[in-house]
Amino acid sequence: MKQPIIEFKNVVKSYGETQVLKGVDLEIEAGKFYTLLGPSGSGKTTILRLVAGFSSATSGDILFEGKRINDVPANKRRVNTVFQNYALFPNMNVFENVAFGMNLKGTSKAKIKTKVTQLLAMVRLAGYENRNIDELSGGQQQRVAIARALANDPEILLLDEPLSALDYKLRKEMQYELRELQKNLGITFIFVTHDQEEALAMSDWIFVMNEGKILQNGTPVDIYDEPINRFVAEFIGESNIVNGVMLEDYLVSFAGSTFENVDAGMRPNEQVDVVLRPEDLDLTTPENGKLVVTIDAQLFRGDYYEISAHDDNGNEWRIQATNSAQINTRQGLTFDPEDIHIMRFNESEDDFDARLDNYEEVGEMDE
Ligand SMILES: Nc1ncnc2c1ncn2[C@@H]1O[C@H](COP(=O)(O)OP(=O)(O)OP(=O)(O)O)[C@@H](O)[C@H]1O
Repeated sequence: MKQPIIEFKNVVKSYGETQVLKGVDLEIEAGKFYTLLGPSGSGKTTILRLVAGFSSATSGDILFEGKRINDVPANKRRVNTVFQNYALFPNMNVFENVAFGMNLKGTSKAKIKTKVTQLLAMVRLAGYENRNIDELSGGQQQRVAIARALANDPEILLLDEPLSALDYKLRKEMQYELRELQKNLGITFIFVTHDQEEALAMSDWIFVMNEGKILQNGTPVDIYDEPINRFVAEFIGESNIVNGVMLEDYLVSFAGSTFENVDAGMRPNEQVDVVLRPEDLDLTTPENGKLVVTIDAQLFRGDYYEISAHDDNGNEWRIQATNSAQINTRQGLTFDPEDIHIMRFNESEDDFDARLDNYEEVGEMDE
């Protein structure tokens, strides 16, 4: 890996007795789109504030390109923030808002004009220079806030739930726009959200947080396909999670039957959580199914049927099926060995990564 642009080493942040960050380690590479994803209160904003220099770590090191910046003040960091409420100046027009920082620094009038014009074009607001802030839609205000944050050429743009005030359609549009903007600018974005769909859609890399800790980090596909534990599996998309036992390598038992799978390296008869994603399940005849379930309910979702069912061991199953099923009928459930995801209890991220590496090597040898 290249020298990270930002590194946290065992960073703790406490308010009084309460630790809101409990020893966070993270590495951010330049030029990528990172997302901090987690429920309210998990510490996402606290991390952004530490990167920006708005608050200081209780212990641990924060590095910028390898140099410790714990004591570097916010205005000396090449970082800028877009806040949830945009924090625009209501008494200034669009041009003045974007020009604000450059005016403070005493940049020449001609340079400011060129820069503001360029930035407004970039966020698709050319021609809006003289508009008042209260004459703009939420999405347009958001774009002004982004243009203003980019005005002093930050190397890192921090975005704290910047889309949460927008309606669904505008939010989707802005997701595309932000992603494009990041690619075109080539600077590092650190984006905060509690919306897993948004995180999966936009990010190169996601940090999943809960209670002041990073539980897992990886690409959206890694995190979706191989959640490290029950919390991540439930937080990222819908999952079926049932109790199971790894009988031996590549053999797991759950819901009263035994199945071949692709996981190895656990203790014989180790208790585990088994995750099966609804979209990896399908229905067939009871004779052809790996498990037999009884259909409880069904919703038509446009491109699939969302079906609730239960098996004879009392496990509930959520299935995204291509065909509809009759309520109260018995149906077979099918899935592939590689769609069975095994989660150990309290596994550390390092052990989890080692196990996946091992599995990938075994997979390669088999081919
Ligand atoms: N100045 C403060 N004094 C005391 N506690 C604080 C302070 N700032 C934040 N906290 C606490 O730190 C924890 C983490 O807060 P943080 O804002 O980082 O969470 P978050 O994941 O960004 O949540 P949200 O999505 O709600 O913004 C919360 O429990 C919060 O109450």
